[in-house]
Amino acid sequence: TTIVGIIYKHGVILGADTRATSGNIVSDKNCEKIHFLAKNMYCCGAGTAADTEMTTKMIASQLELHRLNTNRVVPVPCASTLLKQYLFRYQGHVSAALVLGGVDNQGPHIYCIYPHGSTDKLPYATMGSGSLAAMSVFESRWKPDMEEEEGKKLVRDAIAAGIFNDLGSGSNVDLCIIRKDSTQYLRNYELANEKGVRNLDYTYKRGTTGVLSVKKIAFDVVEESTSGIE
Ligand SMILES: C#CCCCC(=O)N[C@@H](Cc1ccccc1)C(=O)N[C@@H](CC(C)C)B(O)O
Repeated sequence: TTIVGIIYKHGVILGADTRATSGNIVSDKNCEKIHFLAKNMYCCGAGTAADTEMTTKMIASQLELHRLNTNRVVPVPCASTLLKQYLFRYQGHVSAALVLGGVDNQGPHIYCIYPHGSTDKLPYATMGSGSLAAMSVFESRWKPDMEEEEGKKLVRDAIAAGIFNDLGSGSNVDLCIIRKDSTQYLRNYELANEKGVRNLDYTYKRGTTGVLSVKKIAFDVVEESTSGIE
């Protein structure tokens, strides 16, 4: 997996590839790794698919209950706290490596949350097996206060670095743009590895392989008695 998040001029942009693996097998060529937590925050997940899916769904539920009880926009640090305390409680056995991103009354936030429960609050972050490829893009090109188009291109290029250089990542690019007043989840923003179309006929024409001659091989057919066989 390659998952990323950046802070830009108007909010945050999250990105993810869409490959799920089981050893050397690609078990899902177009899975979703950017999970809804609330209107103002989403969470990318790497690691065990079941753990990232279930953990984010559970915290999304707790955040909705919190929103209903407080009648307030839930702060992004709240989600970070709920996620890290849950993961810490299970001492790393819940293998969810997360990039949490959102916008609240304090502004934009990006958090890295590790399976053991530690967190880093950062202007840009990458996680998963393709995180090094993606981070090479961010370390060389991220700037403060980027415009939306250049932010989307940077996130797309960071995910593409993972897709094309990490075997654990592949297929397509998903994006999610979160601003103060709007959220855009762009599922399959780019189809980066569409299957080729076969245009030719791959069957061999008769006579392709030269046959020198056909020899008749006579068999001495011996009648085998089956009565003796137990
Ligand atoms: C069997 C099995 C694994 C089911 C799918 C599954 O969780 N794959 C994992 C890799 C993994 C993990 C733990 C045990 C085995 C295989 C995977 O593809 N993780 C990606 C993110 C998730 C959300 C799709 B990424 O981090 O590479």
